[in-house]
Amino acid sequence: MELEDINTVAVLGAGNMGHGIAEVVAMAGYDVNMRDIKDEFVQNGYEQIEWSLNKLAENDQLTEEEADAALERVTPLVDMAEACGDADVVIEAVPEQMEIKKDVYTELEEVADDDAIFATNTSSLSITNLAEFTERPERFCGMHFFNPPVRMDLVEVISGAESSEETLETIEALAEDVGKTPVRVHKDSPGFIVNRVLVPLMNEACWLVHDDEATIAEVDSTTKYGMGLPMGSFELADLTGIDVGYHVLDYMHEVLGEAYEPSPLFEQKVEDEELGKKTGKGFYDYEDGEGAQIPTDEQSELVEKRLIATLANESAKLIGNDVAPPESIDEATKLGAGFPDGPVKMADEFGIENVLEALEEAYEETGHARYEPADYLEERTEAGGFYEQDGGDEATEFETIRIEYPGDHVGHVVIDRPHRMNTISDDLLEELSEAVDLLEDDDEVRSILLTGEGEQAFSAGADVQSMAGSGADPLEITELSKAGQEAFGKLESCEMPVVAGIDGFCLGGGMELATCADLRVASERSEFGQPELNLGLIPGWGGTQRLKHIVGEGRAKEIILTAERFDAETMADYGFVNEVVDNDDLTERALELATDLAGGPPIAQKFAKRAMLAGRDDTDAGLEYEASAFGQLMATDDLMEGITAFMEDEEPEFEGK
Ligand SMILES: C/C=C/C(=O)SCCNC(=O)CCNC(=O)[C@H](O)C(C)(C)COP(=O)(O)OP(=O)(O)OC[C@H]1O[C@@H](n2cnc3c(N)ncnc32)[C@H](O)[C@@H]1OP(=O)(O)O
Repeated sequence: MELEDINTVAVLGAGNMGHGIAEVVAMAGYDVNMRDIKDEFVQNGYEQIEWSLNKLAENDQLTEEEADAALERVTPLVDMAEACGDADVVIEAVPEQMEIKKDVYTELEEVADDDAIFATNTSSLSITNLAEFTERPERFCGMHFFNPPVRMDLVEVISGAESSEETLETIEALAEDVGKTPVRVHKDSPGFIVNRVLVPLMNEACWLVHDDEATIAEVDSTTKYGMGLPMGSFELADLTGIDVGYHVLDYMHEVLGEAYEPSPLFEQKVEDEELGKKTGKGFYDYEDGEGAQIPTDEQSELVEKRLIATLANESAKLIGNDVAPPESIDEATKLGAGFPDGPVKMADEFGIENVLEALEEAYEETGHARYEPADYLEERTEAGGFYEQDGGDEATEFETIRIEYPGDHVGHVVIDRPHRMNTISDDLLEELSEAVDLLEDDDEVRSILLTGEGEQAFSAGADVQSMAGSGADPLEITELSKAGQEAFGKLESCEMPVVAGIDGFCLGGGMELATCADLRVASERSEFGQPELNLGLIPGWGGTQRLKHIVGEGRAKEIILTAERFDAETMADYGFVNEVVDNDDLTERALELATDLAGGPPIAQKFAKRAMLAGRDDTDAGLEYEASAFGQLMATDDLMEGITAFMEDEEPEFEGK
């Protein structure tokens, strides 16, 4: 079966994951039969979908018509034959118990079409074992969505022992068609990718505290502010449910052995039924205490070393056993767990030899199997890292941005941290600065287009988490401010025209960055603001100086001192946004503008920009520059070309000479 053959998708289970998956699939235009065992369960799921679609419409992520149409495509059902009889794909999301799943598949086999594909959303059970409950193991695979499906981009597509390539490709195509990013898990291995990395991380955090090597505060301070993960290891366990993590770990322990022995602290929490946020208490107390209050300044080198070693060792086992290659592990973990960098990349940055040393040291000290280095880790240590280290003379590789060349002399810089609202880290500042140099040196590029990946944000500003992680050292933060001022200044004084295409949030440092473009086009749904004062800060990447040149001092003060959010139309009235366009037209219009500017006379553009910048605070200097530039332009071929084309009523072709 191919993607084109899929019209109806049945989702079994209307719980949290089931109704979320049904919503996502219906939004993509498929007819969805959502089935559960009781009418009240399916009705409840249906109401949740309705609520969520309304929220998306309220936030302009869907039109009301699209939301209504998606809801209409969902049919809540209890009868298995009615739900699955004509389904091309059945996605099972029933409770994670083998017996329940076995009954469901037995009943399903009796009514489903012979050609239908079955996909399970299990996060912890074996795909191969589940496939055995059906008569179609080749048309069976894992399709693991993340919670909540409507927001999380990742879908792990897992091969069971007998899944056919055609089945896997069709399910990957379906995942893509419903707007998700599929990552292939080549072998059915406990925890697949994301849980396989995260659950041992939580377990290691528990071991460190149990063995009195660190406190919960130290572990979480290190995880969140030292390693820059989206939350502390204990905070994460509390949020996902300690029992859920424990259940996956227990299964890994059973299948993969002693390296996955749960820490007594982990076990104790489950026994005490202190399961995290959902029970009001876990590693933190959410009812009588203040919840997860994580200090920024209790980072520990030992904790960092052990946690990175754990992530690296798990990654090595996945790669070495052909479950997934490094790129897939990194991509899945970034999309599914919001890691700023994947664990393989983190290990390489930490130094794979340091990872090996940390594991060997801990193994010698404790003798515990979890520290036994994976063979593949040892192998790669000899090669110098997980990723190929050849360096060579390949094109510059960026991590936080990417450069595209859409043609017509446009260099398109995309801020590529959608999982973190395209927030700006110090790495991003460095890469942006490098990208501007690269594009300026490239004779083929004559204008720059700057956008943010995804529809949520151009950029939500500085990554406040990593900023807090610098231990609030005033000197370090001053350096960060200067680094941002310089990187953005480079864009501002860049010799070619720069267009910012703004879609979504454009806040704080994101707005300071957009301020440095020459022209700004924004989608209707975009929101702007300098919210720094709400954080007890001030704009630190040029905002107190540059914004006033665009909107005037009065408006700049209003924007900065109120710290409010402003819609795109208001920012157009204030003169910040040059053009507001329909949400769907943003990319095309921004590129069109960048292309038009790329067709302009490069030398005159450069001189015009320089003159305007030179005259900002000193009109006389600006006028002086203008006069001299005006004179120099007389000797350019571009001037001849411009005048000739004008006289002959043709389009000029400027060459920048
Ligand atoms: C020198 C420069 C200084 C600065 O730039 S200071 C920073 C200025 N920027 C801000 O203050 C914006 C802070 N962010 C927000 O106000 C909100 O967020 C938004 C309005 C952008 C979006 O709100 P919503 O749609 O409700 O989403 P959500 O759950 O708040 O955010 C989604 C995820 O994005 C992370 N995030 C957003 N902005 C930042 C940021 N600036 N630094 C670090 N993380 C950020 C959140 O924490 C969360 O993450 P999770 O999903 O893991 O909970």
